[in-house]
Amino acid sequence: MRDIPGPPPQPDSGLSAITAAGGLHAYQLDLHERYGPLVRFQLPGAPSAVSVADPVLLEATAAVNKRPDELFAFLAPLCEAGNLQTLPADEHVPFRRALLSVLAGRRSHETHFPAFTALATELADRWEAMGEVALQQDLSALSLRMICRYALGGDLDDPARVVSAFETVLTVYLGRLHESDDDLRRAEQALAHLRAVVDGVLATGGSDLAAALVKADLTAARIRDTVLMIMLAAHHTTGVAVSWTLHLLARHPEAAARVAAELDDVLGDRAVPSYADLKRLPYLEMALKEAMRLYPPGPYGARETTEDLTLGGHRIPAGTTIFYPFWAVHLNPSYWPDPHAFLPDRFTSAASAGRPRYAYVPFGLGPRSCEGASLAMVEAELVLAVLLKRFRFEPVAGHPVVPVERFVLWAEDDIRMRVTRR
Ligand code: HEM
Repeated sequence: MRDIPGPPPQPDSGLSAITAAGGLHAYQLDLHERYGPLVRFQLPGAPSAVSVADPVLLEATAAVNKRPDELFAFLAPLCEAGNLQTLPADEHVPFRRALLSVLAGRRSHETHFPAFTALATELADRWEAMGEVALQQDLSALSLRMICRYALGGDLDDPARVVSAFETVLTVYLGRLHESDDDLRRAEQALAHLRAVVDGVLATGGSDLAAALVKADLTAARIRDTVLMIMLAAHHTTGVAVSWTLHLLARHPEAAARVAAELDDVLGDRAVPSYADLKRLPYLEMALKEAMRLYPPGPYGARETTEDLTLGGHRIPAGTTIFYPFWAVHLNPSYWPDPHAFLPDRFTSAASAGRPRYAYVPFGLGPRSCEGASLAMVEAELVLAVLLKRFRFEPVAGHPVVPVERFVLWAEDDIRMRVTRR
């Protein structure tokens, strides 16, 4: 490890260097610019870490099937049957297979499409009456409603209570915002409510996802944990992906005009797309992909080597944390000329030919990559199509949009837009 380039170790585990750089992303960009594509560095919570920003080197790590326990310990309170993010490989493989059998299935996407469309239309109706909107807040809530519908089935007694209980659990447990024992008790009650709802769904076989998990023979507690983890993994990510796309389109009128023209061409007078229409909206899809390149909702990943690995001619011992700076990978100028420019045409087949597979990793890579990737694309494209068919978006003047790394890549004080019918 000592032969790998990197900054000299600091007594505070590298914390002050990250703060001084202005956050982990800025620190990663600087490290890779100074020391190259493979960097040894100090990551709080990891005794020994390297960061990999080159797609060819990433490929050499793609088979590693373990996440470091300590870095993901913050998710443990959501799980009764072991932290799902850090399951050992032998338990994870069948678990992933069960998830993919539903989440990646075209039939399942098509079945839920009408319900997703109704929820997106409901939001568009509300926005039309408002005029000025906060994208992240409303689009994350929409994604949460969609994933509740998907993971829990359609007939919840009180969906609003589920959404609010989930938000309480997130802020208090994951945001660590409990200022008092009362807060903590409230979060525990909310979590108990969510677990009871999932049990109710399981008892009536109320969702495809729950049925697939039962079929895979997982324990009741593991199934409950999984449904909750899916709800967590699915909603802020998809909500911010749509928000950043709208943000970028509003600042690039020619690209927005091309999306609008494509929607008019494919949908004609219809306000919403059918499932089959999504395939006929390639420019919309490229705009979404380009937005996730510039603002990847999940900007980082991590693995832990379980045996020695050779990377770029260096020996990486077992037990090393491999840090994935997905965001910095997306800005690597060797593969993305003029990396900060918003250019959806980077994703035409001609422009993509010859680019290494892992130059673009918004959903991660390998056996721990996102199982919800294809569902997320369907949801995000649908929501964008509904909103961009109906509205023109203009940034609210005097409202800066500042990206912050807070579990997902978020805009600090949301993204405010004026929406008008086009
Ligand atoms: C635009 C939306 C989304 C983005 C950008 C995103 C991104 C990611 C990323 C970067 C990871 C970590 C991958 C790695 O470590 O290599 C991940 C993991 C995961 N995501 Fe997503 N995700 C999105 C939506 C979803 C949705 C809709 C679902 C489920 C319905 C989902 C379920 C999961 C799960 C279960 C994991 C853990 C994977 C595992 O450990 O096996 N995600 N996601």
